[in-house]
Amino acid sequence: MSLSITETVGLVVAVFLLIYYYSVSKFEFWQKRGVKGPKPIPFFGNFKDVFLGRGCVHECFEKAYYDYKDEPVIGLYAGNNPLLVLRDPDLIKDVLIKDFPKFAERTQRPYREVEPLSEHLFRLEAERWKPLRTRLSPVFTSGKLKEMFHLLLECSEHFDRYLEGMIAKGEPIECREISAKFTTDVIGSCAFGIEMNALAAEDSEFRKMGRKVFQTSWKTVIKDRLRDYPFLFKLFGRFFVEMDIANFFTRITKESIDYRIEHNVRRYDFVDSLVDLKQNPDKTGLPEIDDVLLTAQAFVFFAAGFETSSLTISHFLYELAVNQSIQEKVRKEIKNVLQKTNGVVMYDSIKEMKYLDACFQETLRKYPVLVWLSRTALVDYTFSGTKIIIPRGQQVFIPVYAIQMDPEVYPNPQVFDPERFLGDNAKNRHSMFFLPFGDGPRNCIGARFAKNQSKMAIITILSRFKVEVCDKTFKKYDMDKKALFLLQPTHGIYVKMTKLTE
Ligand code: HEM
Repeated sequence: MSLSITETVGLVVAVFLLIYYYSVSKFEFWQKRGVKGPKPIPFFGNFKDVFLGRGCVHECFEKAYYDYKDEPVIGLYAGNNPLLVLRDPDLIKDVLIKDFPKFAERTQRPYREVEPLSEHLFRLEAERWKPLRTRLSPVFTSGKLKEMFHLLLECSEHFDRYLEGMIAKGEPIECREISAKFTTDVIGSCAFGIEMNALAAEDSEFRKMGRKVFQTSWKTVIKDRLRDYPFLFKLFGRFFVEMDIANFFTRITKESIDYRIEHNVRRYDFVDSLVDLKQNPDKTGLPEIDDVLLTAQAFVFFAAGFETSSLTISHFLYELAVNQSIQEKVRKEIKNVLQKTNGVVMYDSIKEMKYLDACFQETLRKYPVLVWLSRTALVDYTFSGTKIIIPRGQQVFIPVYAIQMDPEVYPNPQVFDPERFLGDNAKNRHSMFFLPFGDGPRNCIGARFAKNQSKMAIITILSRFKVEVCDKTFKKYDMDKKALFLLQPTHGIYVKMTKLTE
């Protein structure tokens, strides 16, 4: 039976109207709850530029943040899906810390049948996250960091020699690549007990995989968008997943665990924690532990362990190249502290470098690697001091980049000024105005480790080399709009490095 033209047109119009009404069906959600926000448009909500590939999620949050300065929270719609942006620091604190059990999950759940490595700490639902986090937290206590410090020192010696070779070529240095090689080696040696040789080899397998994990493309954009629609993601997600990454990590993790068990090797590091989980599943409180779950943890520790720190080191080097007087001040502090230990960096030396710490914090203020944080309400929730009630399942977002670049919180936010983190300047600020590692029980598990490895890279470089801008240094930072929540530029971060003359 074929349809007449009139019937066909009628059907098309009916389908269009149906989709249209669906797309606007929840547009009164925030108004009914007394939450203000920008007017959404059919099909796109408030994220038209994101859907059309012209903007990124964090820009939408930022616009709402500045347009609704007097509101504690702002209601937005992604398509027809209502989501809430938190602005008031006290409410942010309630969500991240005080009422954490009611917000113990992020927004995207893992689907192992589509993405085998997605059941990791970052994505796991509260039930499996809690026992796993408890078992993996001891990997980076300060005692453990002290024990593994000699490994960090060893990597920094390799890094120093590698830099010397690079500098001898007389070409501009691409900070992202050199620091990613360093952090790949550090995480390999400290957490996995294996030499990844990213610095030694021209293109080690780990470095190749690392680069692939964070490469953005239209494929990754579509995958990220699909995740918001679990039904579609389960159907089509598999076409956008890089299976060679999953296969690589599955092989590496299995080999590492099997080797330790077979040879009875213990290094008290991350892989040992995985071995413990595998050998004592009944003690974990988890319903089931298998190799896929263990591999996912290895994957997130590797991925989060190298890229976030290498971006931070690169941003830090760029700011030091632009701000020569700050670079001199950091170098002077490094020299003064290391004088006491004959030039050798000790675990406690890093703690003594207060100005270096202020510069590190200012780097993460200006360049928070995760530009927003997310949580999902696990129960119906009333925000303290308001009449705003959100239902169970509501997604809430914390616009970290917008907060940390707000001139009312940080005057002249584009200026790199480490003094913001010294003395009373820092003490008098609300703690929720600085969230580069998140906060509360679900904050960054590797924060201490990240601080150590990033600072060690800077100490290694500044002790022997001068960093300056060059012709290839970017003039304007161009944020990669395809990245979902990571602050990464579309370009390299080039500087000139020369050997210091005593
Ligand atoms: C400068 C470097 C780093 C930055 C800026 C950073 C930032 C963050 C942020 C903002 C979060 C989310 C926190 C929240 O939602 O409250 C996070 C979570 C996480 N980070 Fe990091 N991170 C860094 C380095 C590392 C390292 C070195 C590791 C591991 C070796 C790591 C592993 C993780 C994991 C596993 C989570 C999920 C934690 C959970 O849900 O329990 N990160 N990180």
